[in-house]
Amino acid sequence: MTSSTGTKSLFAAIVGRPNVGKSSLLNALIGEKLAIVTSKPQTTRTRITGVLTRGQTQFVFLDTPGIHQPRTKLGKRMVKTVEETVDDGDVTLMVFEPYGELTEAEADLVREIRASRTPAFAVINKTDCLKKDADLQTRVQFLEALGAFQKILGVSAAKREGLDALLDLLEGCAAPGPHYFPDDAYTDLPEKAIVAELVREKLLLYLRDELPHGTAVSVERFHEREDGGLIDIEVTIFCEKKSHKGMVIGKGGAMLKKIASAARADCEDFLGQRVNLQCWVKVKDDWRDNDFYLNNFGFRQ
Ligand SMILES: Nc1nc2c(ncn2[C@@H]2O[C@H](COP(=O)(O)OP(=O)(O)OP(=O)(O)O)[C@@H](O)[C@H]2O)c(=O)[nH]1
Repeated sequence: MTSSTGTKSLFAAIVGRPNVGKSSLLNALIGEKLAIVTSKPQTTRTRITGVLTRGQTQFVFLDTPGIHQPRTKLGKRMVKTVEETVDDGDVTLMVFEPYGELTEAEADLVREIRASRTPAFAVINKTDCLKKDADLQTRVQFLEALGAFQKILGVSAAKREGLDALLDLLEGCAAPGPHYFPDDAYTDLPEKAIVAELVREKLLLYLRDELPHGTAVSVERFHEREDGGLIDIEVTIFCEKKSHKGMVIGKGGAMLKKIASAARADCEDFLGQRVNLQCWVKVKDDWRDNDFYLNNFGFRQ
């Protein structure tokens, strides 16, 4: 904890339905590839903390899984994580698409925000996709009518537009107090957890349909060689069915090789060192509905 006079800090929970761009917004705000981003909904499974220190103010962002109607125990834990994160934050940022009706899960969350004492802002993301400028105002009016948000603003996480205005707004809510992380930190996640997420991102990118949602990644070994030149990492990819294991490995091991080599490149970028990455695939039947495995993989109860 850094304590000095004049410092301020703020915890902001980023919530919203799957695929609205919460992780993209977090990455754009802190300027690092921290939360994995894919075009598939429900990419983020746990809460991810991103840290940004700007001048005297430290912003701590809590990214969350997309809110949805859960079908598995994993899904239920994901939704619970969102509710807890809203309670933990000083401010809630609820992210919306620029068009479309609210989903049932979104409407429920808006109701919770309205009832909670935590101030909330609505962030309309993907403004680069607006068909005409006036559509932003229409969306602002639609969200204003919900009566839950103190302020509504548009951003494009992809084009990094509107972010300074969002940070200025948040700065106004920051309370005098110490910084909770070193000023050059950008996350509280351990390196191993980020490596596991980078591998999972590749599963989401290369495997089709529902299959990647039934996978979990666990880093079994993370060892930096003494000469400092290389990090040996061993990762196990767990799938729910034997047939899925075959698909992850692919013909002659081709798919696993593609996943591992793309993940290795990202790990090297992130760790700033050469990486020797070994990936293994194992089957754990229906782990998403098994409390023992969920605890083992580190999903919050
Ligand atoms: N055009 C456009 N696309 C965006 C923007 N922000 C995010 N996206 C895309 O939207 C998709 C979802 O982005 P994510 O950041 O993974 O969304 P998320 O809300 O974290 O998703 P979950 O983890 O499923 O809850 C990706 O394909 C992004 O590239 C934006 O500002 N503009």
